Amino acid sequence: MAAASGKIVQNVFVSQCYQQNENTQSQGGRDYYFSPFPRNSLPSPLGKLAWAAPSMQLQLRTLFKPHSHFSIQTNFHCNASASATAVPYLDKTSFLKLQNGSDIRGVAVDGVEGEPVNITEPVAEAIGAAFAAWLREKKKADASQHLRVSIGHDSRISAKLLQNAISRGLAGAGLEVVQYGLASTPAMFNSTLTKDEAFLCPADGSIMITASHLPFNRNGFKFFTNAGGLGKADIKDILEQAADIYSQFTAESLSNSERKASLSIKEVDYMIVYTSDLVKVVRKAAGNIEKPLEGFHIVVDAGNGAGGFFAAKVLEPLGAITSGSQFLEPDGLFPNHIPNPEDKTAMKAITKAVLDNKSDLGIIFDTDVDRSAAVDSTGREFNRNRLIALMAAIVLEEHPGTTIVTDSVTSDGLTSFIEKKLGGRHHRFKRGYKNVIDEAIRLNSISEESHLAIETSGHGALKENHWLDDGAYLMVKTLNKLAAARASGKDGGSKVLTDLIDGLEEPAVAVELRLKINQNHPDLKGGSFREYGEAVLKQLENSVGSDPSLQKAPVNYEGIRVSGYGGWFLLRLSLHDPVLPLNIEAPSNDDAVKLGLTVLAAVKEFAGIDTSALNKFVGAP
Ligand SMILES: O=P(O)(O)OC[C@H]1O[C@H](O)[C@H](O)[C@@H](O)[C@@H]1O
Repeated sequence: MAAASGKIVQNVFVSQCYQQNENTQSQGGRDYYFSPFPRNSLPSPLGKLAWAAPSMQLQLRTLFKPHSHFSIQTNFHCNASASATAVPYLDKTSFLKLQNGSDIRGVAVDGVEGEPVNITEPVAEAIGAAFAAWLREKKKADASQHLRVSIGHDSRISAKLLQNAISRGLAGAGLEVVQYGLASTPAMFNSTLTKDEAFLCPADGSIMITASHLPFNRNGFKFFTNAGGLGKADIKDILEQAADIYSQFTAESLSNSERKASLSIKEVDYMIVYTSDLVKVVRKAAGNIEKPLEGFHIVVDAGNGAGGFFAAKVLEPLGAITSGSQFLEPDGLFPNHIPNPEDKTAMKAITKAVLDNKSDLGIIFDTDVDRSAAVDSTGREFNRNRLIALMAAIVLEEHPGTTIVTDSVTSDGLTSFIEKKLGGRHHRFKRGYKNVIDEAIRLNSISEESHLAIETSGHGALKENHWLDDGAYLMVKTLNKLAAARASGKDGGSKVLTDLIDGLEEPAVAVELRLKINQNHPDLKGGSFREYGEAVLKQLENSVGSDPSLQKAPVNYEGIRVSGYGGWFLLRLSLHDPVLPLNIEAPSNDDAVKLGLTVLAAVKEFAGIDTSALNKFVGAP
């Protein structure tokens, strides 16, 4: 990559939220009203010290109705700053509550009833400083050694404030900070691998500011080194350190960090590097043709997240026509649909775009582009089991016999497709993208070859791509197939992809019902929802054991998976929430109801479980 194309700006001032001198700003045809008021001008009865930094709070009032799944009021405060006049007391437990598996997630925008802000600017700054300490330890770097961290964000309205706050924490700890602005999660990991000083790469560590598909008021952080994404234990460690750092914040230290940060923060347009790498992969697969997708019409739906780049920076340089693409402009209020390929409305939107535009293929991403799905020219979706089948077919052509690791809610039809039709092995593991990726890495380490770890959620990671779950890279693999077919004279548009999943058996009925555990119910007797959920699962296991028409799955890594009535069900504990998700697949509605009734019989003895969704499904009162 030519050095000239790298945009590096030094000395970025990091205390402002957007443009503080403007009172209104028009974006995408709607108006936002910014009512800045200094954070240090209000009294602070609860906080232990006054916030002295001269930055602004941003109040955002919107004139349009955001997407209906968000139950919101009309006034939001960009970031954290409901309590921005002070740094309120926060104990270690409050920090640890921000852990969500291997990510940090919380509320960053005020204004949604019952959801107080818990990722404030000082919290983000403390997390930045804690990551700096963690990284020094990990890289065994002493204070004199130069470490560099890249930071990017998705389209959320709190992104810039959090980017600046976390940058202050890192820079205050003496690290070099490189801000990428709008970026994708996979690009951030990539920046730890790229070797190009013109773009200040490689980064020793990287941070993506995102809360994936969650509502607009949430935000969070994902962390990477060149060894991949940080795991649960690392996140806990960082949050514990952040709590200690936070407890030592003083007005003086916060304003010092702001001054120090303004000296050491740089900006780079790294997405140039990331997207040109994707373009190169497709060109190579087609035999080094400059425009291997010439004549293909491919529409992209970025759901107003960070994935809009894919149309102009990947597809168009490859020669594809992208007219009819939608929701490419970043808009952190996600007014059109949830940016989530698991969401039915989102899939309907991209399917409609494909059919309306008579295009060859549709591609849809989640907010931070680590997940994706596609739609063929007839409107058939490649998501969930079908996306896994498609990727398995592609990977097994390249690596015959390899093991495909998936999450636990995959179908029986997928297993027989992978094993009987494709000649691979299906290793159905647990839910959670990090779980499937780590399991694939573990299998390789014990000499079982695996090249693909993929979830029904649309997270998919390939060994050839450093085990990074990259929605854009998954789509590049499908583009390779289109381009290679065209290069070899076959011209059937997306049929080349549809044909790859020919023979995949699909159930007539497939449902997921999420049974909530009421954590405050007396039946929990003060115990945790996890213990309660485990007791429910045990009860179900016992009842299944005494029913001859049901068979427990011989190998199963989470929850209770049972076959019967020509189908199956899986009841398990959610990875994060006080919820027991129930997946049922069956050849008919009657069979699905029979499976549902089995679960209901066991679960209804537990008064702390909300079975209303299941009652409705089986037609019980
Ligand atoms: O266990 P659940 O509530 O279904 O959530 C499980 C999902 O949680 C997050 O969204 C992770 O990113 C996914 O990898 C995972 O599959």
